[in-house]
Amino acid sequence: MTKKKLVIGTRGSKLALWQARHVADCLRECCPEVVIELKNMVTTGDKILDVPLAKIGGKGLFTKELENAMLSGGIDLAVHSLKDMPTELPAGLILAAITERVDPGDALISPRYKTLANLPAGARVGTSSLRRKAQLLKKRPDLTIIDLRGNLDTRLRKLTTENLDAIVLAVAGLNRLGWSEQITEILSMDDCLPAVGQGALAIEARKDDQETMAMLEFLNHPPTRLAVAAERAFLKEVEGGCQVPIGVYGIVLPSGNEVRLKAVILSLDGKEGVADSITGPSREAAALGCTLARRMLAAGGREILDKLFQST
Ligand SMILES: NCc1[nH]cc(CCC(=O)O)c1CC(=O)O
Repeated sequence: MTKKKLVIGTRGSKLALWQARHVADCLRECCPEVVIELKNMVTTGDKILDVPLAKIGGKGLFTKELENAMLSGGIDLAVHSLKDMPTELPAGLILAAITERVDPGDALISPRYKTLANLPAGARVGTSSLRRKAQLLKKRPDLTIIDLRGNLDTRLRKLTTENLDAIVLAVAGLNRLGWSEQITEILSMDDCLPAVGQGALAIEARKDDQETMAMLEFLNHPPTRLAVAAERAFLKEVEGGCQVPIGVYGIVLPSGNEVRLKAVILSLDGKEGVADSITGPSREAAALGCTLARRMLAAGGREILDKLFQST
């Protein structure tokens, strides 16, 4: 049995719309007889634009309204950037598919200076992410980090209007919106590990909606799913409730049988930190994430995060 119609819920930002349209196109190609509809929705995260993300706290800022619509049957599925998804979903919902990850990295956009190494002392760099801030400061303690909120297009605009020397954004988002040529440097993974799930799309559906789930299965990319299972298990284990300055990157090794996970936990100023990695069997991906997190928390990560939570 397949449904005659699927309603996809999406946020209204350019990136969210691109992602939802992309999934809609894939579905139309795969099931031409099914009507695919998009429904625009506004989330709390879209409404509060003047407060740094790290200060709003609260989980699922960009997902809750979509999830409520799914639970009440107003939409059949929601498309999200996986990186915006909390590690625990509301009861009754699941990640029906995780798409193949594209470039997971972070990009520097600096029309004037081009690269991180080339930025002058004290340069003003915009980012709203504690993860990027801490890793940038670790490499370049002299930089002035400016909090930058808003959609991708707003942030790009602020590069000029706020007189910034550089901004850092996800490569995946820039590529999706056709803005790849703005990138002046892709940051090395040695300097900046990505956010959990960066570069992959998550398609959320109701657990009891077998028809929709079956129709979405073709979008699922098993190696990405394994890699992000390790990353999300890591995040779940360290999570203290608010946004934390951690970078994590998991890959399935070419053999297909092993997952490697690298991570950092940093203080906000980048001065203190723990870095580690782990490799193990793919079928234990989630357990590997957990083990690595516990090891890093015990090696000083816990102390760093406790200090951070006290100060915010
Ligand atoms: N937090 C916003 C957000 N959510 C997903 C992406 C980019 C796409 C992706 O990582 O998959 C972005 C923009 C950014 O961080 O620069």
